[in-house]
Amino acid sequence: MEDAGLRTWVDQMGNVHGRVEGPNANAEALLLGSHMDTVVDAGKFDGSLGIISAISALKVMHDNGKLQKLRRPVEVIAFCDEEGVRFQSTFLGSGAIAGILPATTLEIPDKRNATVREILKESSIETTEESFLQLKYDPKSVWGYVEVHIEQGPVLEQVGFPLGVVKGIAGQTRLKVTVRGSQGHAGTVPMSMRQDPMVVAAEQIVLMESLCKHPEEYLSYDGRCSDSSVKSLSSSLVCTVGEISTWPSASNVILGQVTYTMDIRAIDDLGREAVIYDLSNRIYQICDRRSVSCIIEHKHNAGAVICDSGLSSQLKSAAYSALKRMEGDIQEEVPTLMSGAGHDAMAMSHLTKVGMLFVRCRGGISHSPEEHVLDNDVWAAGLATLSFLENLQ
Ligand SMILES: NC(=O)N[C@H](N)C(=O)O
Ligand SMILES: [Mn+2]
Ligand SMILES: [Mn+2]
Repeated sequence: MEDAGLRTWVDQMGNVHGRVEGPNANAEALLLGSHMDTVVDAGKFDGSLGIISAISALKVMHDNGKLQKLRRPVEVIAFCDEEGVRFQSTFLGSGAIAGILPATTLEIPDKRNATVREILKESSIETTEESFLQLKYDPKSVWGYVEVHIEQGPVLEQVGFPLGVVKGIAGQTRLKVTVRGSQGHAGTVPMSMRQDPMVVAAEQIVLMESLCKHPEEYLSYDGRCSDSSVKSLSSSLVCTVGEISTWPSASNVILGQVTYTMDIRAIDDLGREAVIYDLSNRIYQICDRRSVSCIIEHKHNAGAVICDSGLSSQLKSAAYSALKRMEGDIQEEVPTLMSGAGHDAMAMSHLTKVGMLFVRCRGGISHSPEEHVLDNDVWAAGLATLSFLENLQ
């Protein structure tokens, strides 16, 4: 960032900022960025590509003298925690900037009961509730937020296009389900007398899969969801159990407790809420029938986001000019697509208008070491960011 001529600082949540005021320091700023954190066993493009694209475009402008001609201040933010894997939270960095997180966020514990505040302190960042709340940007000081990110899906590769403009981002809910049964000896308790939470969790997870594959067969609509919601739900609804933990985890002991996560997403918020309502009821019914106890905690909820049409059309033109600079004239229309993955833009949409540019990734694979982006597509992402900045209103 400093190499690109930006003023840099690290804030009280560990977000890394680089900013250039330009000649109109009082104008509303354009924010660019993405997240520095990754999931476990991740690829190297998820998040980081957006940060590098922004910095490299500004470095080009620094080197060719255009940086000081920008119409408005431009700030790159590398967000500290978007995935939310460690604290089952998500958007900790962008949420603090957008002002959508309570100060109690600092007390959220990780699996080892170390809180956000303690982890920040380990990185010599002393954060208080007051300094945390002061991270919120004034909406009047921000013009918009743009994020470049790998698609993490197969569409751009299928249509043979390196870049795409994001129409909107699916809403998401993260649940934590805890099932408590009767712990016992694996060798002595007859099957008919068991209250085994592992078997209950297994039945609930299989039910979740079939409900999410065929919601129309399960959801008893009370008129809250129109037919179109059901159709859009079926095409976009995805549910994942990504984590499961057991106690006491010994091979000759009938478990006392099983805890698992549920990640539920859909383009239609009403439909997603209807799924969660219906699925929760069915989970409780299974527990009642099997005489075990069940707790469902809502750990995270983010509504679907529609990207700003003005930013999207500027990103579309920027993608065109990038590809023209690389390949000469192009005939096809720059694709627009929905995002099933969540992004910092969801949090930033509470602060300002947002736009996103997707970059093709091999096989649509992400959240895996197999994640890969062609060099030319990385180049296209940087050129598109540069073109967006050169034509900044
Ligand atoms: N908050 C999130 O949604 N994080 C990731 N980007 C995800 O899609 O899971
Ligand atoms: Mn991710
Ligand atoms: Mn990401």
